[in-house]
Amino acid sequence: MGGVQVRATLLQIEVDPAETAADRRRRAAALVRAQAGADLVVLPELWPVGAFASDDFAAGAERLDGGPTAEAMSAAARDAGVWLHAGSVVERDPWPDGPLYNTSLLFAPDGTLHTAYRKIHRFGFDRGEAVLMAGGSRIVTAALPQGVLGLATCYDLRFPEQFRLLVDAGAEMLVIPAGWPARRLAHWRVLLQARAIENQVFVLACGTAGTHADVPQAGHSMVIDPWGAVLAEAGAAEEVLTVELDPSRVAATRSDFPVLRDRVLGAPPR
Ligand SMILES: NC(=O)CCC(=O)C(=O)O
Repeated sequence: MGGVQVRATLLQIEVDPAETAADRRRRAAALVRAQAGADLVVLPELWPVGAFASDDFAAGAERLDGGPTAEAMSAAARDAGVWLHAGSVVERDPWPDGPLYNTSLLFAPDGTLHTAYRKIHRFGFDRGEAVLMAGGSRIVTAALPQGVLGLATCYDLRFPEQFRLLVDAGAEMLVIPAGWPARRLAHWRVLLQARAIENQVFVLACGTAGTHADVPQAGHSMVIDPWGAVLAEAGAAEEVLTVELDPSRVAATRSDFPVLRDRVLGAPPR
């Protein structure tokens, strides 16, 4: 039996070093405003600077309270009247000389910052984000009227234990902004489907298009249902991907095929 439909739109924006962050912010804000009528709009990881543009992280760092991306996305969410997962920004906290974090921002339809999530797993091994940023330590969910979101970012995708904790915290839709490289597109697709299947959740994963810091981006933003079926998938170029999803599919899938009930290792007490 079908329930209320949720309209979700992923904005797979191109990150091009020839465009300034200010211009890209204006363009992203206009794209968000054009989505009035959607329930949830999602942007990718670190789209103001570029997820691999680590030389620009310090100069592009922002505060969550009054920073240029937070201000622009708050206004755009309010004008469109949508829940906006604004992807992530380079956050510096405390301002002006604290550590950097890769922080995702979720705005409510009235423009207030509802939830922030600091990426837990930092990518780069001994370089880039892994050495320039501090990691978050909190599992973050957000209860929306349309369902409970579980927040994770890009490289987190490779750590399934984080997603189990999100499911234990009630997540029904995983929202994963990313700046995933084209050369590992095959991993992206398999890992996203695996996270959806093993946790019986919707996955909404929004990547970037274009090439920055000499790293061609995969694009291929995806929306996957709790059975692992791909509901929508973008190509490699900039694209607006809209899908209608039925949140009641989470409970229905878990009841029809109750694998989560059979967990033995690390399962919460029943
Ligand atoms: N921005 C990232 O976290 C990139 C992750 C990545 O390239 C990978 O896991 O592969």
